[in-house]
Amino acid sequence: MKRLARLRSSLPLPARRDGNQSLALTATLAATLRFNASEPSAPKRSGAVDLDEEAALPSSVRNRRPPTATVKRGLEEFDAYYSLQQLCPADDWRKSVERLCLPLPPAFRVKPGLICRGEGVAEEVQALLRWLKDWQPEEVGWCPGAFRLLAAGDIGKQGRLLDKKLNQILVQAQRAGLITRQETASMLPALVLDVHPEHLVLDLCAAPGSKTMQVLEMMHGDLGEATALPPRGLLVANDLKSWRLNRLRERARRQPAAPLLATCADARRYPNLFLVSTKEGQRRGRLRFDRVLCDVPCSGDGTVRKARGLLDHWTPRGGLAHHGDQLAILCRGMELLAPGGLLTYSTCAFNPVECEAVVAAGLAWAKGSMEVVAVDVPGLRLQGGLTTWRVPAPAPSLDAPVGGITYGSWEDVPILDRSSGRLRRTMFPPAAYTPAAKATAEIAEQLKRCRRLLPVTDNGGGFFLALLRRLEHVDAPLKRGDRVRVFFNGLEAVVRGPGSGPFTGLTRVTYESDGSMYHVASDGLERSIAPAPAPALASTPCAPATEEALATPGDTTEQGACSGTGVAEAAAALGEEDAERTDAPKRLSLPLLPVSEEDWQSVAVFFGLVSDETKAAELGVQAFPRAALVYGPDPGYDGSPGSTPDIALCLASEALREVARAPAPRPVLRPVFLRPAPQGSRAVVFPLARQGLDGLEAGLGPDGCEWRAVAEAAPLLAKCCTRRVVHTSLAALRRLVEGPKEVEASTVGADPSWPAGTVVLTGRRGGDRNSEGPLVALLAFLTSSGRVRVVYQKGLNSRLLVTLALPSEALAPNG
Ligand SMILES: C[S@@+](CC[C@H](N)C(=O)[O-])C[C@H]1O[C@@H](n2cnc3c(N)ncnc32)[C@H](O)[C@@H]1O
Repeated sequence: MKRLARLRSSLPLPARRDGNQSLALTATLAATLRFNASEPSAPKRSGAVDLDEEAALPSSVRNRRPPTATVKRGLEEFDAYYSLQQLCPADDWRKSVERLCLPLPPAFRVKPGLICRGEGVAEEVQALLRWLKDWQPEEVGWCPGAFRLLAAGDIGKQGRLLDKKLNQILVQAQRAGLITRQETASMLPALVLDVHPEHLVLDLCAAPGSKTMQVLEMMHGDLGEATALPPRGLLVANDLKSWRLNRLRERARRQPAAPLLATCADARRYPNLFLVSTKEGQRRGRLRFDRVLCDVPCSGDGTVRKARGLLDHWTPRGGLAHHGDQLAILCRGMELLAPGGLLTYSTCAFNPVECEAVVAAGLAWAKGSMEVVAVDVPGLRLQGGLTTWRVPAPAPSLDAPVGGITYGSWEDVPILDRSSGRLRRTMFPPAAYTPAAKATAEIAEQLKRCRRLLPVTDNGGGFFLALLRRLEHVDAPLKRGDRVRVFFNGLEAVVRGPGSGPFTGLTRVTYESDGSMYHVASDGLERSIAPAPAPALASTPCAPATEEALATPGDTTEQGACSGTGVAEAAAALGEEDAERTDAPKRLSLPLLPVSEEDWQSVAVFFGLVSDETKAAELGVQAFPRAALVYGPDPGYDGSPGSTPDIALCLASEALREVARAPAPRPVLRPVFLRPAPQGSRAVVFPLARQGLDGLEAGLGPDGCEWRAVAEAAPLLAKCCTRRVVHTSLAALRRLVEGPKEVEASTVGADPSWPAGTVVLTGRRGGDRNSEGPLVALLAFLTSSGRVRVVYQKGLNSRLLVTLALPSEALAPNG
């Protein structure tokens, strides 16, 4: 210790914002001791070798590491390492650590349609909050419609609530579509992205889908409840892991999802998506997104309140392994962003190596084409980003102080650690890879605009967020595959790579017109952001968008049939090839096929749907978005051998209908109507919703129409149908869901003389069909003997749905 004290007085240690942090100081000094020893002028530390010497050593010696049995882990290590990083004033950090040891209060957002502007939340939500009062619900001031439960008790190892009753209420309320459970910190990225219904949005690491669902709600916005129209934009939810993506798809079934497309690909090299359109003047070619979310995989030490036990094994080195992937994902996200577009980079980790270091390296890579936007969330105190930080040594050491050995710059790293392959220059503050002092200072300035959320300020978890904007007129360096315009002749070309040999310093391009190749000076090229001409697409939209599209890594999608109409043609066009592939039914046919006139007439006549707005207004209903109706896949169909998929008609947004190619697209669309496939038929290739249709599967007779409406479509049909809608009171609906399974049609006001088949039952508070109260809509089946039976959504307690919508005096918790 004496030696440390002497060194302390002689070394230029970084100025600390706090006074006394002995653990951190110990670590700093010990680290300084170590890297000083590696400086060229200093005598070589015992065991330290230079690169040449090291290469000569046998690999058994080169790779030797101290035994891990003695490695320090846990809270003390965590506290010391982050005290050293000075993420915030010492007092805030101390309080944050205290909070991190407490269980995380569960939080949820209520559906946007249930937040009444200026009047708090709708009555259903007030009823839910009264049910939850024992668990002390508290409004999260900075996020509209968000609540957390302060007295929810402890959390199990898997992050599950141990209070079973509370768990059950939250699960049911979520299934009923009233709320979405989400950690408060995780609500930040979507909140600051300012998503609009017409935006093209890409969520690169989306599963299990908390932020995707939030964005989806924002895209549907008020539209979702107030009108039947789906939003125009596109939301691509991607994840590397197919099983995690399934959880996202399951969640998406609880809400309108017209713009949602799930894809399964590596975000580090996410392939270009292509749009196709047969109509003149519409978007075509390679797709750039208005909004991109990079919620990257990380060490996750900001979630220790939920992931109980994570701290027991915590070491400072947890973040090192993620840095490379995080940077690659951020760079790909920036490439896919349209000029003027916004991107969020977020982690639920505290470690600067996974946070500021990645943003700094991303900014350097983008060469001035991106800027960090300072985020201000009214009502929430966020910590500014760091400009300097320390990087942990890649391997544990027996003599390391608490908090581990850390380095402040690349120069400080001993050769042995440099050659370990686990440290990269980009993990360090930007001076390690941008020697120009001006560039370093500019990046540091931008890093201050990053934001860190600490448990002390929000009673949630730890979170890091950077909001980046792609500058309108500045572009990243040209790369292979980029489209460019050649200045001197104005022709479009594609970049093939840097020139070599006598052409070193030039850029090799291929002209689109004739495929000829030339070398051009880089300053004679302009990045082409105009949509790519796609002559082949206009005439035969099912052809590959470009040669490049075919070569896209990871893209194994078959081209769907685009000509012809109707299910049979589509089935025939998809043909033998799909039938031979075992996973074929899980794939989505792109572009999605519009519903044929014959099938549209079939549902329109039976339910009295009109697509013309004027006519609909005359009839007092909303126009049905017929143009958005496509043959879609079944999110629940598992493609098991021997089972025959059914056919579904689903709503798809305009932009989703234009997507021509995507990597391994998964079905997410929610069916509105379905038609069971004839048993034993091979003609039908479109899978369809089987789950969620308990009532239908229970053996109800066929509709007068060959298509059946699905239970989840009840709210949409209630707005658009001119036939087969019964307006009744909430009390009558409640009697129906609580009472006997079947009742006389007249008891709910249905006409028993109607042909058998689906009817839509609606109720508003007070029983007045024109009142302003929220509408509850349920699907029921009218039998030929004049009785009515409710068709339930799978997993949804309709009783809860109706009960929540009832006036407060009628409410009684029933678990
Ligand atoms: C922090 S989680 C995302 C959480 C999600 N955004 C949410 O809000 O529910 C990170 C996700 O990245 C995925 N992932 C990991 N490596 C990936 C890669 N190379 N490409 C795409 N996704 C990846 C993981 O499977 C994981 O689901």
